Amino acid sequence: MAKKLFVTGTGTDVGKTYVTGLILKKLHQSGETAAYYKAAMSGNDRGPDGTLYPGDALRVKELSGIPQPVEEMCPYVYEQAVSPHLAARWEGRPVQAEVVYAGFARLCAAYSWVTMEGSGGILCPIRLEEPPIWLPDLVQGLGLGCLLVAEAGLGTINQVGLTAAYLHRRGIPLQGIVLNRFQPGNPMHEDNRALCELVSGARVVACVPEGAAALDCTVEELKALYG
Ligand SMILES: Nc1ncnc2c1ncn2[C@@H]1O[C@H](COP(=O)(O)OP(=O)(O)OP(=O)(O)O)[C@@H](O)[C@H]1O
Ligand SMILES: C[C@H](N)[C@H](N)CCCCCC(=O)O
Ligand SMILES: [Mg+2]
Repeated sequence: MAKKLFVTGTGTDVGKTYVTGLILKKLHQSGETAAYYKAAMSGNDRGPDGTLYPGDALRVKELSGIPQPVEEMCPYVYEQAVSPHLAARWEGRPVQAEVVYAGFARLCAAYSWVTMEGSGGILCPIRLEEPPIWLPDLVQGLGLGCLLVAEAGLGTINQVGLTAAYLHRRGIPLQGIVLNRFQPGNPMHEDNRALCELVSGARVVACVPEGAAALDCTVEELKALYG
């Protein structure tokens, strides 16, 4: 039975992909079979022949060294750098929940540790046409708990507190927090660490400096986040 985790963020560009890459690197280096998944990826580049490349999936592979084929990593890849619901509408390829669930189930049958990254923050629209799908619907449908990635700097207390409150309202377990772009010794970043724990009730499991090649926690601490 695979262990599963959803990686959300306080918003887009906070470092979900970067942190997920480092998580999978630690799992992979400890000899575990680890897989990456993202339901809907918008904002991707085309190659000279028109092929659309799934940017986050390629980045996770590069950061972690996992051998998982990129074709398994994301059922819906869009070019436009807008919310997935809008990219899907513009590109004429609406997300179907059953396709997302089937891709995830295949990974759970083949790997021991399956990590799914969100798009944007937790309140992200995936499809607004009938039947509408919001990201937390998929997280709940898959029965996942989540790890929250946040920036270490100014503004994070409010963002972490609001995200934690929303997750609580939706009944989605918050298993831990990772502070990204953390500056060790910066008194505000150190204080934010304590305040994020206070406003969320969850533990900060790792603090990731700019350019970090590894997480400052053990693989056992990471495994404890999965359910
Ligand atoms: N700790 C870090 N050190 C160096 N670069 C980082 C770090 N964290 C994030 N980045 C870079 O910042 C950019 C945004 O990060 P990332 O792609 O991980 O965000 P995201 O939350 O996954 O965004 P999205 O919502 O698009 O999935 C990327 O270019 C990434 O490589
Ligand atoms: C294109 C971008 N990098 C992300 N992949 C999608 C972010 C969706 C954010 C939606 C929102 O909260 O406004
Ligand atoms: Mg990402």
